[in-house]
Amino acid sequence: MGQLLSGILSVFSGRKEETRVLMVGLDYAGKTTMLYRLKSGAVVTTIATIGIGIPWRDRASPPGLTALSVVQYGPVSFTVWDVGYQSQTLPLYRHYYEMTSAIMFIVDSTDVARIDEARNVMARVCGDNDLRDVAVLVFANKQDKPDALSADAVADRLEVGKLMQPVHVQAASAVTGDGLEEGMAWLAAVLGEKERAKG
Ligand SMILES: Nc1nc2c(ncn2[C@@H]2O[C@H](COP(=O)(O)OP(=O)(O)OP(=O)(O)O)[C@@H](O)[C@H]2O)c(=O)[nH]1
Ligand SMILES: [Mg+2]
Repeated sequence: MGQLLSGILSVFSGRKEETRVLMVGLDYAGKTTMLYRLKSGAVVTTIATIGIGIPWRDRASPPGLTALSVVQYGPVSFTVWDVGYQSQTLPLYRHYYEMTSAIMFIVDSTDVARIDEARNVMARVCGDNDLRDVAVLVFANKQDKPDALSADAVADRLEVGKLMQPVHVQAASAVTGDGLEEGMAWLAAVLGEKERAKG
């Protein structure tokens, strides 16, 4: 527990603003695999892995929080929340929306049978007024598999054009690491742009 707390303090101290990223996607999409790959792959460097079920401010963590981890990409430090997906806990996601700067939506590009369900979850999350100013990075994951839909096809099926947020659909594989750097670069650029616009 002491270690856990010092981990939290080392991450939050000396930082004016935290870049919070909420990782969303259906079960089996590859969220946790992606988080580990982002943390340990050559593309990005981990500062700290904090743990499970951390309270955010004075709130208790809603059920389904699986992992929280800090990922450094260039000058940008992302605190990525990997929340488990269960349709009945979808309304609880809003507990994470406060101060969230980006949504990372992970899609299993081979799971054509559930892509409409994925679209509905994304539309519901991104339709929340608290998230109207976030950036949305979609990883069309599992591109290493031969039956994967292309990123363009995933973008089509998810109807990303209907979202009000800036969105980028990135072909990726959490297993090979392909596409991760490109996706994070897009996110860092968009968030950097927003910072500059704020002054
Ligand atoms: N081939 C391939 N398999 C992947 C990829 N990403 C994830 N997987 C596999 O897909 C399965 C599910 O991955 P998880 O990372 O556990 O999925 P999740 O989104 O965290 O699922 P929940 O925690 O249930 O919400 C695992 O067997 C992974 O190894 C990928 O890019 N390519
Ligand atoms: Mg998981």
